[in-house]
Amino acid sequence: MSSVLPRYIVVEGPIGVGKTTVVTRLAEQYKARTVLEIFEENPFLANFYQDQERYAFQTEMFFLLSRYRQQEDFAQEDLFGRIAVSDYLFVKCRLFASLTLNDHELSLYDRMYNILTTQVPKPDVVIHLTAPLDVLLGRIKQRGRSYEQNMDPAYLERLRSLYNQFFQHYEDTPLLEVDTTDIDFSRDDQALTNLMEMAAKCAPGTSGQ
Ligand SMILES: Nc1ncnc2c1ncn2[C@@H]1O[C@H](COP(=O)(O)OP(=O)(O)O)[C@@H](O)[C@H]1O
Ligand SMILES: Nc1nc2c(ncn2[C@H]2C[C@H](O)[C@@H](COP(=O)(O)O)O2)c(=O)[nH]1
Repeated sequence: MSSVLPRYIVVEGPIGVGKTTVVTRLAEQYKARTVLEIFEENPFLANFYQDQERYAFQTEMFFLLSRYRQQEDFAQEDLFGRIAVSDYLFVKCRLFASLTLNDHELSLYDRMYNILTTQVPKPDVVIHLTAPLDVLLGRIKQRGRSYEQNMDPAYLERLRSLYNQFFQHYEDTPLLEVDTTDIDFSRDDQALTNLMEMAAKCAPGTSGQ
């Protein structure tokens, strides 16, 4: 590939759309380092899916602080080395919080979020992956994490439309929107190469490799 590659790429989108798959495959193909969210460490997540009202605040605070910590470490690494690819934008924390917290919890949460968000590195380009609800539900089922199997489709649909609305008004970085319904990045090498080329075109001015 001859075009100039972005140095820091973030892949975002709703649960099950294929973020981690794309990030892992890009990392293999371009020898990139990854910044992958560590949701397994969140001790509240399984309970959250059982009783959202009771466990939402702990769940969101845990995600917020652990992502902040991870971003802090990432910012201290050498950004001029390998390409970096991440499966989340920091604002993901706030999107979920707006969906799951009540007004009192959200106003307390925001006091912390507004302090932390200023310190987070900005990507060269964001890839927003999309898919219809039935495709997301199918992929979540196929992935087979036990605590996600009874996820309320209405919750996933609210999250999906929140991401769509958010990216409609997003101007912080160049943005590439990709409908993944009929593209399987886990198998299709050419689709992955095309994705990187489109990302590179979206993010002019980043240094070459
Ligand atoms: N484009 C795709 N087409 C078909 N299946 C996919 C696609 N992307 C991911 N998958 C599968 O869907 C499931 C969810 O993918 P994953 O990358 O874990 O999503 P996310 O990180 O967005 O939650 C996995 O089982 C994965 O193998
Ligand atoms: N309530 C929240 N749940 C979150 C958040 N970030 C991730 N998650 C959940 C959703 C999935 O069950 C799992 C992994 O997320 P993927 O999008 O990578 O599938 O963790 C959050 O901030 N709040």
